[in-house]
Amino acid sequence: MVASIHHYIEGIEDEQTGWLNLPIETEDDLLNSIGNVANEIKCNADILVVIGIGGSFLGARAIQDALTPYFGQHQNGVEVVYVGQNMSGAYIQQLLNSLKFKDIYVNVISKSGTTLEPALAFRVFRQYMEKRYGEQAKERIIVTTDSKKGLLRNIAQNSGYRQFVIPSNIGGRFSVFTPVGLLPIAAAGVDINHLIEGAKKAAIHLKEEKLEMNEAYRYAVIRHALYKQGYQIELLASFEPSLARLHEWWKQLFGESEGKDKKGLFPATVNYSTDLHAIGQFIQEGNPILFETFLHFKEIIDDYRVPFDNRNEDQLNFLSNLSFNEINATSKEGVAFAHSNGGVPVIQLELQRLDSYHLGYLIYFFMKACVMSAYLLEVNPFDQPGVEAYKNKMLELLNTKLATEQI
Ligand SMILES: O=P(O)(O)OC[C@H]1O[C@](O)(CO)[C@@H](O)[C@@H]1O
Repeated sequence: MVASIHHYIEGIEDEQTGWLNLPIETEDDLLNSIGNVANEIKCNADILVVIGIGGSFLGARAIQDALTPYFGQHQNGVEVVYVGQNMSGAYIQQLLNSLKFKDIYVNVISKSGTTLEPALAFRVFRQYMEKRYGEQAKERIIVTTDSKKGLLRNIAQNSGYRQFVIPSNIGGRFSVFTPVGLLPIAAAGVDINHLIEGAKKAAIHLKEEKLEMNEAYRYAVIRHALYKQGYQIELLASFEPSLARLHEWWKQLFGESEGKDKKGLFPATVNYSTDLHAIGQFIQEGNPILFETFLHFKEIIDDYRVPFDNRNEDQLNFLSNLSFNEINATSKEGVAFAHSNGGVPVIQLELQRLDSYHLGYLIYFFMKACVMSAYLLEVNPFDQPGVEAYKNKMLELLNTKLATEQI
């Protein structure tokens, strides 16, 4: 089964599989031109405002959060803020307020060019930029959209905005290695060359047909077997808070790719140890509907040693030879043991270091695994008909509301 799906995936000259060889085929010219625009932004702006939703923002946000400092910004980057992922008037108003004394660039990202949330945000920011920068506004607005069609593409061409393209054969949730993800994270200070190097390594490794040699397929097969045994939820669990947004990206990838025809594992996520003190009880002893996938990076760039304290009033001196990361890693072992002993199946994904190379590898790994997993379920990984249902209903309601108000 896996072998025949493998040949199918590798062989389809499909409109949706452009991402498969993208890291291998990405040319230095593209990376350089993204790097040049990112440098221009760093020189001329305090903040890059990124407009996009779903696959047009989650990957960039995930990588930015994972690889830039918890506090303050990366020494090689500008502050990157996001808008167009919700319809909160408070969010957009407060963001505009916060920009008053800052110089900004805008990167609007939408494959279709018609998604309501980013389209509305771009309407606001386009006017804002024109008011603030006049003729210069068009130098500060960068559009990332489909290479062949769409409203946003027309707007960019009519107004003379610079454009980066999303290849037509790459869907939103598979687009993080295109300029969709690369421009925002390059501006944030992330090394995009290493990210693509990692993804390229994965693209080569994970071309292997044999299950024993292909970690992505093994992960897909194991989660599929658990689904077949009746498990309904996969809980992705990490031990570094900076990975919370990566979880969001993973949720969209698996949720939109697999959740159709009344099938699919529900993708949920937890961040440990925080969530052990909130949802840990349920996981250990509640309704046995879930299994866990632990995501662990062995090396985290910064660490802090527990200080020795002569008073030892808190009785923690027994830990004073350890660092926080060492304690965190031990807690991972403890949780994995306790949960699997309690009957919760645990899959472990382990990577050497939390850096752009390994993150590139991991993201590609998840994409390849997801496609194998969806085909094992016999669903099409590349469409999302259910999302269209919500969009259509919302537009219908908005039109009815306006018509009623006009009477
Ligand atoms: O890039 P676009 O076309 O604005 O789409 C944004 C997101 O909206 C969806 O189409 C539906 O949620 C996602 O698949 C996509 O990532």
